[in-house]
Amino acid sequence: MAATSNQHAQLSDSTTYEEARNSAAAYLQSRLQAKDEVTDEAFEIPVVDLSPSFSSSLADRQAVADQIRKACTTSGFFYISNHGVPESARDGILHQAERFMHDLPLEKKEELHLKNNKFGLGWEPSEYTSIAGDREEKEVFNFAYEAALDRTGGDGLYRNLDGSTESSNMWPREEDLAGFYEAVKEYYGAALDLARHLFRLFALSLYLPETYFDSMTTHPGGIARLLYYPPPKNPLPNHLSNEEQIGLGAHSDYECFTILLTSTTPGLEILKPSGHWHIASHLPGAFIVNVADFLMRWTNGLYKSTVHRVVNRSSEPRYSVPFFFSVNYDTVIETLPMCVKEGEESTWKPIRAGEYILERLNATTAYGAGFKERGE
Ligand SMILES: O=C(O)CCC(=O)C(=O)O
Ligand SMILES: [Fe+2]
Repeated sequence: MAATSNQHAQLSDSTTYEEARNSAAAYLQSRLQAKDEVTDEAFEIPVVDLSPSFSSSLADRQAVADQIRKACTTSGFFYISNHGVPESARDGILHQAERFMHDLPLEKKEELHLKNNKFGLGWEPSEYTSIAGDREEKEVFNFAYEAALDRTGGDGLYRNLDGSTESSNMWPREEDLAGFYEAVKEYYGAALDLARHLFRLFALSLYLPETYFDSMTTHPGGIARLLYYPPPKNPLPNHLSNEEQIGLGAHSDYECFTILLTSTTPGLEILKPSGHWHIASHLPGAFIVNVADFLMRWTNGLYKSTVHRVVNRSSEPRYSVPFFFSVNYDTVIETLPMCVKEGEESTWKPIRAGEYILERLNATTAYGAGFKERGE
């Protein structure tokens, strides 16, 4: 049955932090090495129509899960259509991203600065964090799960990344940005429902009981970001590299999987097995979903947590809203026994979800010492 943290051996305090630091860096480097002898034949980002996944027939749901399995074992990315998140909620949050970036006065943003938050939540000005050492031209507003955003109401057990209980989100005041929280709530609630639905499909895709992950997502981690990538200051023709204006450096996502909403301006680039970049196109109405580190670790690498980055090569601004769906932060992520061959060991050690994410977030500040400690 579903594994929860209680069923696992205690981890020593440093196990997760060391794993997060060392294995993530090694993984990124191994992926980035050019491999020109490798072909990209199997690389595709399929569109998975989710309609049949809402059917009462298990066979229909399994058929969708099988498509997801194929995508996860090859590119690690897929689009989803007919996902049930209304257009009004999607347009609503993209509109709020635009308002936050352009209508909220700087002094109001400063009040929400993430240097005052232990978990990297709140506003980050351009170039403040860097995932891979680049100067990243992006402005961001980060927020995390809170029970008021969860249409189930949650189970009352949500804890921050470090296990603490005080409320950690920093919201703009209603009088400063009227309607902002309401629109976030409408989108987040729908995205969270979709994430829990998708997780059941992921379970089926691994031939696990459909409800395998349910008990791990009763108060789940779910950080989301509103991202703004300005157009390049010196736009270059498409065929030229424009790497001096990176929006977000090369990385894999930390959690189970990511549901990504974007405006029409492209910018997401996905690393192919050969080491070349695939520019993901915008598909109206669809989300992009990608496998992240926890699912890779659970499956001992069968599911690919594929490296990606963002470069805005257009003359238009780009907005996006990634939703990083995690399990309850106290869950220990330990490779599923069926994904390890007889007599072999998993590539990855067990880690505690919240600690792993916190360490990876901390590594994105200049000194890798945590947002709050960095100060200014
Ligand atoms: O903005 C995007 O399209 C992708 C963002 C992303 O990869 C991330 O925030 O991890
Ligand atoms: Fe990402």
